[in-house]
Amino acid sequence: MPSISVPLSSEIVVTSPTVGQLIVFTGPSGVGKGTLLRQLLKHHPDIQLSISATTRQPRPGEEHGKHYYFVSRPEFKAMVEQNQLLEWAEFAGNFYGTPRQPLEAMISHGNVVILEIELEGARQVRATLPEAQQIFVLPPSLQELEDRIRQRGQDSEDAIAKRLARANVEIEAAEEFDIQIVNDNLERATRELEKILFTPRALKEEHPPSPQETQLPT
Ligand SMILES: Nc1ncnc2c1ncn2[C@@H]1O[C@H](COP(=O)(O)OP(=O)(O)OP(=O)(O)O)[C@@H](O)[C@H]1O
Ligand SMILES: Nc1nc2c(ncn2[C@@H]2O[C@H](COP(=O)(O)O)[C@@H](O)[C@H]2O)c(=O)[nH]1
Repeated sequence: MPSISVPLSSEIVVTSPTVGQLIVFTGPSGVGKGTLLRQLLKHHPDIQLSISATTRQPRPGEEHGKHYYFVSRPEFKAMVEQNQLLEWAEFAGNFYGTPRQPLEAMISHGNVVILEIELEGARQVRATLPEAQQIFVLPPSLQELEDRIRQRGQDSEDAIAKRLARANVEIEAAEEFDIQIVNDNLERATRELEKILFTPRALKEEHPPSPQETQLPT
């Protein structure tokens, strides 16, 4: 386990996550998963993000090997057939998957690793690695989710429609996850995420979040 220095929250002082080395971070497209993780990594650069393979086209600014491994459909199919992916799923018309080997290497080196993946992949990881901690990020409302996807300005109308349709299904599954975070205010939600990762599990169970914190959006 790496030594990771003190988090933002003034109430909690610990030196490393105590809840396991693999963290699955899920939630509907546009809810702010990537944004939250970028905030988290500013304070905890030792935490590793798994780099997924995808058949989606790169967005402006996205780099092969940094944001994703951008592969063709035949290449993705070969990865699946060769059992190179820990999990994979089709999402909004493209395929996404977690390369197994780099993940295993990061974990064997004692790193804390986060998978930012959609619902079906998260379910696959839960089945194969039930010890992984599973976190679901909720939007404050469906309207805010749509506003965020549109404001990001990266997706076609067709892609937005597919992502929003899928969001309804994903949000209904939020309670399958160990923990739900509402990404309302970015700073507050980042602090909450940090607290979850750096608080001993027993303490969380003694002090579950209030119903208001976990309320599903309408
Ligand atoms: N708390 C917040 N308040 C307002 N806007 C936010 C907040 N968090 C993220 N955003 C904005 O919402 C948009 C979507 O965020 P982001 O790309 O991080 O979502 P995502 O969940 O990673 O999406 P995807 O799953 O499609 O990759 C971005 O424009 C981001 O700046
Ligand atoms: N099952 C998996 N889902 C993944 C993986 N990498 C990313 N994702 C999820 O896909 C959607 C869309 O991502 P985008 O970058 O096209 O907006 C989003 O929910 C990601 O979390 C993966 O390896 N496996």
